[in-house]
Amino acid sequence: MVVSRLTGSVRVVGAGLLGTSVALGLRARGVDVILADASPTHVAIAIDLGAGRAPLDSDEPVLVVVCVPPDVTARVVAAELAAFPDAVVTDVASVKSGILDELVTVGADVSRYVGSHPLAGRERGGPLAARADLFVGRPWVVAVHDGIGYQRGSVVDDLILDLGATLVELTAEEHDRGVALISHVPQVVSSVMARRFLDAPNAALGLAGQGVRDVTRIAGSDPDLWVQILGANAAPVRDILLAYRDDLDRFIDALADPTAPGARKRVAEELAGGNLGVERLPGKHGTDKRFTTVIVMVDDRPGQLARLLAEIGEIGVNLEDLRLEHSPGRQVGLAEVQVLPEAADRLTTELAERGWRIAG
Ligand SMILES: NC(=O)c1ccc[n+]([C@@H]2O[C@H](COP(=O)([O-])OP(=O)(O)OC[C@H]3O[C@@H](n4cnc5c(N)ncnc54)[C@H](O)[C@@H]3O)[C@@H](O)[C@H]2O)c1
Ligand SMILES: O=C(O)C(=O)C[C@]1(C(=O)O)C=C[C@@H](O)C=C1
Repeated sequence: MVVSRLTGSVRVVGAGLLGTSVALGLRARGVDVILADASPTHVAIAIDLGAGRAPLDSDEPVLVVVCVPPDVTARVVAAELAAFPDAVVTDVASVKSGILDELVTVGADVSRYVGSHPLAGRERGGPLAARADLFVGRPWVVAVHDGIGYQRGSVVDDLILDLGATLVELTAEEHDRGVALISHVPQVVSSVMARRFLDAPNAALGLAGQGVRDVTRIAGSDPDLWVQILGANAAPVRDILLAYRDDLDRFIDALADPTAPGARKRVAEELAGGNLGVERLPGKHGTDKRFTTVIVMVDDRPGQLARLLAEIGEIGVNLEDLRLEHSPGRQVGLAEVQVLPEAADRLTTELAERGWRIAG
């Protein structure tokens, strides 16, 4: 059994995507996990998945992790602080300032509360979407505040490190401004873009490749959750959207007469600005990019992908990640296989020798 930093039981309230993922990750380290949820079905599914056990009257958790929708988070945190007077309580809600303010207003014991937020998730909710490795390598913000000391709060650091995430300390305000830019506005832009597809001809949609899928994956997110997130972080999100409107206006102006003197330069400058921006994202074209991508063409026939994965195993190369690009009606899919840079050349050569077509 893998050793954990955490000692003692951890109670997870909210056995949806986030809660069940936290619970599965902790169970993999041998931690005793107690599961609670307003939905008995979600608790039952999470228990069936091996994410933990039902609560007992004798439970004395060292840590409570509240993983419920943002609009009920403060209320649930306050109830957990009251029910477990020796436990530290954290939550994982996507917006932080309002929750701390609400807890202070209702007089909750914030000397045992520190909010947090893993920057990891999926567009689907519920326990069945959970993954034990959801947080591995992802940033996890601890929203530090003056009401709790470092030693008391260190059990939350242990949780984050046990789940393989990277701890980042920010104030609640710094966090909320940051996620407006890197999470909340991208959600709005993705939704607005995908909305354009509603009245598009099928023939146009059939041309969809990976670019549009990258930009619109999160358009499939849960509107109930995002109404709450955007409402709770409205001011910073709005500021960025106003700047974004100016960006779009410059593009629109430049394209009004694309052959006019200077118009091409203006369009090129806008695009070059995007090149520079994306290079600033850690792990994207930057110096800490960890894996090399080998793109393999896979015939759209039963068993081909399984054969590819089996042969990569036979070659003895570890598959770090896999992404599939496949459009309905096409005869070939592209498997983007991520491997350690030092293994990429050998994998490419040996796959080609075995008859696979390498697309990049
Ligand atoms: N979805 C993401 O990608 C993501 C990523 C990071 C953080 N978060 C945050 O995590 C939290 C949970 O999101 P999720 O995606 O896991 O949602 P989810 O819908 O998958 O799970 C929420 C769970 O909370 C339960 N619940 C609702 N009200 C409750 C209450 N009053 N008491 C007890 N249980 C209650 C629901 O039954 C459900 O099982 C949210 O605050 C969200 O902002 C989400
Ligand atoms: O990758 C996704 O599907 C997500 O929705 C993850 C994402 C994000 O924007 O990074 C979304 C909201 C959460 O608060 C944290 C993570």
